[in-house]
Amino acid sequence: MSLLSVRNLVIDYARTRALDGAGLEVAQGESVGVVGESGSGKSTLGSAVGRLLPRAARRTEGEVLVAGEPVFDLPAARLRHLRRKHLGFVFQDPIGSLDPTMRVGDQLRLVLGRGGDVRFHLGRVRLDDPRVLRAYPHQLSGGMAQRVAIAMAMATSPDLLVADEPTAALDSQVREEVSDVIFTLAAEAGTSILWLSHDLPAVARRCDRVAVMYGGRVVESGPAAQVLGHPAHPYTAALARSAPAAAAHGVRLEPVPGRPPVLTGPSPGCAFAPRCAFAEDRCAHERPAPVRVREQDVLCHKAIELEDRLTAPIEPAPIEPAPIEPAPIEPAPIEPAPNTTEVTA
Ligand SMILES: Nc1ncnc2c1ncn2[C@@H]1O[C@H](COP(=O)(O)OP(=O)(O)OP(=O)(O)O)[C@@H](O)[C@H]1O
Ligand code: NI
Repeated sequence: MSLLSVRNLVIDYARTRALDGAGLEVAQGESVGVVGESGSGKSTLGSAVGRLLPRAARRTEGEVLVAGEPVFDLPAARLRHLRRKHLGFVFQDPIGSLDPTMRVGDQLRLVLGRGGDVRFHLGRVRLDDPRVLRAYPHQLSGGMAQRVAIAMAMATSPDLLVADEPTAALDSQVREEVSDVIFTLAAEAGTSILWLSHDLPAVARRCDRVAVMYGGRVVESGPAAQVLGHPAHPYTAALARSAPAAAAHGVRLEPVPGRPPVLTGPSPGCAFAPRCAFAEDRCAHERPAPVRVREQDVLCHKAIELEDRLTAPIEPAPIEPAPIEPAPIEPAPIEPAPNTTEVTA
């Protein structure tokens, strides 16, 4: 049985459909990277795991099971228990996720309860300076604050840690150290990780499996090396192709010309169709059903047909003879598109 099971999850904000039938399975002890452009629904999915969605959000369809427990249908007490003992969360803004009015040591003690060894837990996140205990969150660097947040999230050795871009706000050097801390602690505790990220190379290095989101659905999932090395969905292929350069410059991913959709209701077909080099008529009108390609689960009408044609980097090569002049390559925009503002980190 999966530790986490997300089934056909539909989440609506007032006018936006953030998840449009998302599905995902995470096994005990496994690390799963969730990737996709801004607005694809990663944070909404991550928050839904603990039913930590903003007030405006509504679960319209589907369910989330954590160790078999239906998160959206649990009585308050059971939900609290699940959050406290079985789930951990780490977010992008570490200082904001700590209580600004309380010393770090006191916050840790509150989480650990009586008998909890505060120094031990700080040591595990490689914070050995006792001054940290007396500090207020705003006196810490981003990297230190994130380590404190990790110590708190991992204190109970949860079954699942949801990490929503935990290193995105940190310097690149600190980023690796903080990622190391998370993955090492999780491996020791047998904790599964759901790692929401824009950083494809990092996900490829660290995660067992990858789930690629587009338009509020998981359009491809499978073993990391398979998904990123031999993508089965045209969107994954485009994303994988664009990743190294984009990630290196800290640019938000913009793999193919055009914008990701902002849905107001169910997508009538494949949400990627307008940007897809391989789209045909039905892609715009029929929602693709999941198909299995090699070790991947894919939502694409053309996945079987494209099986041997998609590689990373892809060549959506024209069948006609090569033109004399090289085709213009659309430059990736340096500025983020206007709809990339963080609504939730
Ligand atoms: N509190 C909110 N109120 C209204 N709409 C929201 C809210 N949070 C997210 N949305 C919308 O839901 C969709 C999914 O957003 P979400 O934050 O889950 O995506 P994301 O993949 O995490 O993006 P990013 O990479 O920018 O963090 C987007 O269209 C977003 O604008
Ligand atoms: Ni997000």
